[in-house]
Amino acid sequence: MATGGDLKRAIGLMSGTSMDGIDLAMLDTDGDAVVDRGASSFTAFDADFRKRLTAALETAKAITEREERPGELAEIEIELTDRHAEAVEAFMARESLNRDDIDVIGFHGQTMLHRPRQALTVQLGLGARLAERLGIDVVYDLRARDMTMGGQGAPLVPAYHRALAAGLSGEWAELRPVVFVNIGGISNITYIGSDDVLLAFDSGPGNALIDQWVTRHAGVPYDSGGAIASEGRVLSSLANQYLSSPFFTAKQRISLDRNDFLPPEDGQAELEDGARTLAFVTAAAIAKAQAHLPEKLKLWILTGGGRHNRMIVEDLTVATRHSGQVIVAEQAGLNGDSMEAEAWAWLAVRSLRGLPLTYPGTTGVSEPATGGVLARGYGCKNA
Ligand SMILES: Nc1ncnc2c1ncn2[C@@H]1O[C@H](COP(=O)(O)OP(=O)(O)OP(=O)(O)O)[C@@H](O)[C@H]1O
Ligand SMILES: CC(=O)N[C@H]1[C@@H]2OC[C@@H](O2)[C@@H](O)[C@@H]1O[C@H](C)C(=O)O
Repeated sequence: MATGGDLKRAIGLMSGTSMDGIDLAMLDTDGDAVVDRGASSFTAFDADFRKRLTAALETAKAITEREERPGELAEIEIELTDRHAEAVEAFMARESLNRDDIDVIGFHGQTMLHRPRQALTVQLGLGARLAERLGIDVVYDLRARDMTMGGQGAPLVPAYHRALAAGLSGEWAELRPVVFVNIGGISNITYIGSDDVLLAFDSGPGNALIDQWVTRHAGVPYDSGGAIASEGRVLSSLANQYLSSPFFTAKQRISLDRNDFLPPEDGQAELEDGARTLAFVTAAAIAKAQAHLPEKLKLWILTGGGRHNRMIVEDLTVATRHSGQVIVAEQAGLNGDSMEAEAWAWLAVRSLRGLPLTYPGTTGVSEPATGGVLARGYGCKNA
């Protein structure tokens, strides 16, 4: 290990609800205030694997116990794990690292099913297989314990957002309250108040609907830059259909499953209008989150792939024009593509230290809760 004291060098692996591929990030951290961000990488899933993962989401609907792997799920879980191993191996070769340089890997896996009301969350990913192949300790299954203690099992990144906020410098350092908005497949927000209070919840659809819409109608995996949306107009009745969902009016926000919101039916919109309307819905849903926050915001930091869709960013900037400035993560010196993977590295170190991953204000868990399962890397220096 190149780090000293309580610092650990960790790699985080995130394959999120967009199912676009594997984000990887390296951190030197104590799992607390010290966060020294390192290199990162992205390994895209090919179109065929994305298709198989999408089909697997349907099969996964039959799961009632989290260990069940009906149909093709067992085979996909092995392949997914091996793809993560290959992503790590390629990264380590690129960065001239060997296994003794890495203390721990935080492994998210692929969410197949998330039903917080039933305390059921299923991430595909074999932590022990990954640890054995790489010869590095792996912390995985970080959501489940939170659920056994009354939490939603998501979102988990907020505690990391707070650690990043504490390290902001220059003009952003003093701006509170600040919100981090992660626009991934689903969007989630983290609020850090002027008194450092931490609140978080899923805010609604992110890119998953847009991705499904443009895949089906234009044969492309996502709306690059929001170019398709920029040619369309917002269909207000379609937008209202989404925005009148009980999800937004419920007293308690629940964490979302990828299938809680579905793309428009064929015939409800032309390609461009559909993409434009869905971008608007994503931004409007994020803006709605303000109603659940105790103080007026000073700063919005956008992270996740949706910050590249300029229609989402424009709509959000308009919708929040009276409540603070909207910036992308890079303007604050952060990396909006690797932030979730960084979080998984940080959370893995916290897990090793038995520190809380989630809080009553982030997942609704009954008390601050640690989590994660440790798989030892065969032959690793810690074994
Ligand atoms: N250049 C781009 N223009 C527009 N959208 C983009 C661009 N690049 C990525 N995206 C969108 O971002 C998505 C990936 O975002 P990200 O990696 O943050 O999601 P994720 O980690 O899978 O999701 P989650 O946070 O829900 O787990 C892609 O599926 C795509 O919709
Ligand atoms: C169950 C699950 O995988 N939830 C994801 C999903 O994608 C975004 C949002 O919904 C968030 O709640 C969570 O991921 C992020 C990384 C989190 O836990 O913070």
